[in-house]
Amino acid sequence: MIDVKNIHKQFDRQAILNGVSLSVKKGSIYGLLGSNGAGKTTLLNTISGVYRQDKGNVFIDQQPVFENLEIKEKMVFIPDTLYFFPQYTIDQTASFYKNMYSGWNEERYVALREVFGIDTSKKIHKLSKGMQRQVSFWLSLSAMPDILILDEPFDGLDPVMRKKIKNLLVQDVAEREMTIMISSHNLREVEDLCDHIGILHKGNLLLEKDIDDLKSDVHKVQLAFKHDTPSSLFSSMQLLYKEERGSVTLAIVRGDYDEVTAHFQNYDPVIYDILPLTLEEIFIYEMGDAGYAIKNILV
Ligand SMILES: Nc1ncnc2c1ncn2[C@@H]1O[C@H](COP(=O)(O)OP(=O)(O)OP(=O)(O)O)[C@@H](O)[C@H]1O
Repeated sequence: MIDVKNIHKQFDRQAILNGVSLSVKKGSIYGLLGSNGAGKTTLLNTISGVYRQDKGNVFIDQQPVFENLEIKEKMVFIPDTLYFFPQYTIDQTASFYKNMYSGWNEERYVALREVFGIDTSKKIHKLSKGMQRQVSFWLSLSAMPDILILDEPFDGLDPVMRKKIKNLLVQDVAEREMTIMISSHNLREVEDLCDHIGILHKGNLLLEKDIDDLKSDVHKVQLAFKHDTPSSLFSSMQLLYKEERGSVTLAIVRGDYDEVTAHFQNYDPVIYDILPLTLEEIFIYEMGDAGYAIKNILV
């Protein structure tokens, strides 16, 4: 659905994006992670056709995005800094959206009043920052976009509202295969939502992964033996990390769950546990040296 091919973008002769390529499948939720200044906003602006790339291509449904009205009608971008027309009420802004987006669903707009509970005759610029964010989701979801691009979308929302909005997003993905791209500098904030994660660092995509694959492929094991730890214990394993805690060895290995278990059981350990790994740990250990670079992004 979204195909980004070798995008380059400069500002003031400084390279901000250095050949970024990624793809997002229809009906999936892609989390774009990166520290401050990594280029996330620039990339999202380019994907949504606000910026024109210097080099490379952005395709949505095989069509170039820039100045493509047909595509833009199917896509909503909620930027990190919101903009609303001064003096407009929620209802007046909804009328504007209605004219802009052919998929506008009035019933949904009315139904979502229950969720957000904000008086629609209120002028948006007089609402609190968090309430303005709620309005941006309210209007965007009522426009029934095929693609929703979200730049740091949960800033300023309280935990209850975050949860409600995440539920609405997941519902749209499940029911009508909406595709979402969401940027954040905090993995924990988006890990329950995304099925794919990409990490952007200094204008380069360091890695792109399917979350289920990641979780099923990397394991933290705790082992102890009656006598010395066998020297060949990890020789045929993809070992990502190892630590000795007294007589207990803690290791992070990559491989199929059953094969990993069978391998270690062969050595007849007195203690053998497979412990849950957080996504954050997986990223750090998977990335090896680059893990240090992304550590700050993830915490
Ligand atoms: N319009 C612009 N003109 C000049 N430089 C810009 C412009 N927009 C972004 N930049 C520069 O591009 C770099 C990347 O900025 P960008 O906003 O894309 O990063 P980000 O990953 O979204 O960061 P943050 O998490 O802080 O929002 C920064 O160095 C920024 O100063």
